Amino acid sequence: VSVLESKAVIPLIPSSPNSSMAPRKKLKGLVAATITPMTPDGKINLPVICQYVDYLVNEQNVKNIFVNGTTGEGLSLSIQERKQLAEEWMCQGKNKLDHVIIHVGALNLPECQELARHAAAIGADGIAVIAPFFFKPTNKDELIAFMQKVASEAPEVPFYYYHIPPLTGVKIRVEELLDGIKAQIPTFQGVKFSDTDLLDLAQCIHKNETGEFEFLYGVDEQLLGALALGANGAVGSTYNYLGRQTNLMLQAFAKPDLALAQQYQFLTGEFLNFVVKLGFGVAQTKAVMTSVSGIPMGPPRLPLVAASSEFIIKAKAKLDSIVWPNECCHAG
Ligand SMILES: CC(=O)N[C@H](C=O)[C@@H](O)[C@H](O)[C@H](O)CO
Ligand SMILES: CC(=O)C(=O)O
Repeated sequence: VSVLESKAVIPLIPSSPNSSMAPRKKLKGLVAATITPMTPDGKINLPVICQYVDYLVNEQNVKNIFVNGTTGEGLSLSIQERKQLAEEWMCQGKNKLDHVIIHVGALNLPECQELARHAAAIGADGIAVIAPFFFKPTNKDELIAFMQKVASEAPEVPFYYYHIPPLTGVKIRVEELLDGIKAQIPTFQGVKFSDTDLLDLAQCIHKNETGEFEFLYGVDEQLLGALALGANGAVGSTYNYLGRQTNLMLQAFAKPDLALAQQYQFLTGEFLNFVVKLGFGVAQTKAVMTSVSGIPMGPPRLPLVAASSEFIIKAKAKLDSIVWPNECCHAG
């Protein structure tokens, strides 16, 4: 676990790209924001996670996960449930997954810290924190101070800020937040950027000349736009069931075959555009994943309510109707 042995000296050397830190394995490719499987009576369903890992790796070619985030209903789970889930994902993902990032954000600092210590103890490859969203930080200093208190509980674990202003209401621009952040949070590794403000994203990447930070984009329907600006990767809910196609988009972009990459983005977008009009959230993601993978994700937890059967039928039909590039010959 401890590839970052020399970490303790880093606080004194702000933003030193060539620090004595041992090279850490680089996060590559898509990151699935995991769903939390639940039983029909609303308890977390741990035994399903084993087949879920195999499905992501073998069927979707996705080897990184982001646990207990938005899609995982992390903020609707008890601390004990979050720990059990983190442990199960780490355990089942062993030797199969490349990166397991655990979201440890909560409304109160002691719980975030407890979860950060727990994530470190079980060997997580990264931790992430959303901005607290009841009493909100009003400026970058307050937000950094909060995150610093969490990150320092896991001093060897790469730390990501999870920027999701549509849900937290915390709109502090990331480009501003980055200034000097490494001096205060030595483990700062990057941002899971779940906002449509591509100007802010672009300025983050522009400032990240040395490439010391990673920017993982989190609005799946416009990932290609973020890639064009230099995003390093993506974290999202749709990579649970559209991971294979999105991987092909990444490949086409890297080639570069922009026209092919656009085709993939247009088609994943056609599906999302369709379901967004029907009402699309985590409850619907659970239902879509259940119908695509055959793995029972179960109902969401209140205040979310299960998707209607009408939604499930329509969403499935839409997905089945999409003809992906180079897949035409398999039809029928
Ligand atoms: C609000 C939300 O859940 N955002 C997810 C990640 O940040 C995305 O993966 C979306 O689910 C996806 O872009 C579909 O809208
Ligand atoms: C979508 C995402 O990244 C999350 O569920 O946290």
